[in-house]
Amino acid sequence: MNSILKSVNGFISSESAREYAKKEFNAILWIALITITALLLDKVFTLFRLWSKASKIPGPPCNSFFGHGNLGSRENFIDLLSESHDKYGSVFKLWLGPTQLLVSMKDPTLIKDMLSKAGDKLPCIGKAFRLAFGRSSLFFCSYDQAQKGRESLALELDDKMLGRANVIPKNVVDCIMEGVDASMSTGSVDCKLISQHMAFTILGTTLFGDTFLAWSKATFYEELLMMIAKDASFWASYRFTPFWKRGFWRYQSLCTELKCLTLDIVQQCGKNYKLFCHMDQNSHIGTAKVGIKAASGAPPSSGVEMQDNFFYQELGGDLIAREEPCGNIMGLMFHGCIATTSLIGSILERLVADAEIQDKIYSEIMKVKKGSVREDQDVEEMLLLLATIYESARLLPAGPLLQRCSLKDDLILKNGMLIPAGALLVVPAQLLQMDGSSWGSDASKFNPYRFLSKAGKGSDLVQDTSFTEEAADPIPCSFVLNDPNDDAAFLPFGSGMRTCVGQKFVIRGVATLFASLLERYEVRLRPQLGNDPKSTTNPEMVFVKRSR
Ligand code: HEM
Repeated sequence: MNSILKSVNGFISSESAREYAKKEFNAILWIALITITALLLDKVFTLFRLWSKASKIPGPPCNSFFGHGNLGSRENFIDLLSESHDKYGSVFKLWLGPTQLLVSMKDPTLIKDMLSKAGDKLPCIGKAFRLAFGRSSLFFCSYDQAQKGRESLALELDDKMLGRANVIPKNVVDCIMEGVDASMSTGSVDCKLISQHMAFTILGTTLFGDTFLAWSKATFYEELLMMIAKDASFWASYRFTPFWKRGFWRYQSLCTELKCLTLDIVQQCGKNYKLFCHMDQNSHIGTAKVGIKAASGAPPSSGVEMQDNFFYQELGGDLIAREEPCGNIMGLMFHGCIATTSLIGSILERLVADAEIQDKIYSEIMKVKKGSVREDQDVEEMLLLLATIYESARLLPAGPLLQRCSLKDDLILKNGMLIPAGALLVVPAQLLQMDGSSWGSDASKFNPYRFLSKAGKGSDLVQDTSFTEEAADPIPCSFVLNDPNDDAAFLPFGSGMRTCVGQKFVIRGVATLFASLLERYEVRLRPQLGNDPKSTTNPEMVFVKRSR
């Protein structure tokens, strides 16, 4: 009897337990259904909100839910932007997908306004850096996360390095010149290779000190960095990281090798801290101590200033744990080398094409040298040289497009136009810097004099013709160099919240390098290729030693 009662009770309790479980399961299903519906509704609502906000921005009609479809290759894309600007005005939109809105701008004043308000980059932009070098604070897409790293680096480059007598120490310039001599033993130099080597040496010695010059693996590091640079945007262009592709793993092993080499040079800096001190000839004590710390493993006797030192944080590996050790340094070597190579190459090409300007710059260098008691190059006085650097940067910006985004908030431009949060904002810098309405009828010509004006008359630009007979006195004292950043259409280094942190440093550094180069050599096209550098995309050059 007892056992019957027990089994009845058991049956009832298992029946109610099952009933209870069923109810629980149904409740969970309902909650899941409601959550998914809410999420979907939110997505649909966001989509409609984006469409309604974007509807006021002009642009070609879009017949597909999936956007304007295939936008073609990079060159075609720039042509497409140019044509669309002609048709729809200085701001227009394109749909890259149902939720991917691209807004292109060509009006310099609106661009300046936008660049000073939109501080973020699209997440996919930082992907190339992240895939290659791991997380790094400098190249984060969110401005809030990148801000501290930017400020720290700017302090290091602008306040400390520019404060030194030589932005690029004399021994580094001498080492580069030895490289030029060695290359010339083969008869001529390849413009791209020599520019790359110069850029690499400038950046390497800036980040790692003199140790870099004696580092046996420097050549391999340069080759590796360039191999990574060639493929970086290809692998970053995949929406989902292509773990299934063998090529991707080959690329990853190159990146790992680069990381090992970076750690190796950092250790060498530690061992050779005395050499590393060259970065500290005046007030730059922080970096020297980094070397000591890296060598001994013990924290340097620091002040508050030390804790904020960019190189200290980076080399000491004290950045937030989520970041790759040396991620910032590898990112800087990558960006700095590619952009500086392009600038040096552009200057060399302009100089071989315009022998007259080259001669005038030479006269200017000699004139400044004669009047100066300083041993180093007094590049601040070499106005034509600096103007040539700006003009070369204008004619060949490092990238054809500047990209920005405001991830959280909508953006309201000066003209009242609203750009929805998350839209990809692009500035076709190459088009803007060649635009006749900003640069005049000779916009596509090389004319460094456009950056010079008569003192006291800001708008009274110098015309090169007024100097043709005065090779001995290329730029009279009454002329001043205009600040190119005053011109909203000058964007080789970007502008506003995410402007290039290395701009001042690189201009001074490249000027120092060219002052020494042109003082010793005359740069000419290799004779058999004729006198037209446009005849080849990468001209062979000869560096002819000047007789002094
Ligand atoms: C000729 C050489 C260079 C050119 C043409 C160049 C150009 C640029 C441009 C166009 C940007 C994006 C700016 C924007 O979105 O508004 C940028 C960003 C940056 N540049 Fe350069 N750059 C050069 C060299 C350097 C060097 C030598 C350094 C440092 C050693 C450097 C550090 C940076 C950093 C850290 C950023 C990222 C800023 C950010 O995303 O917040 N650059 N550069």
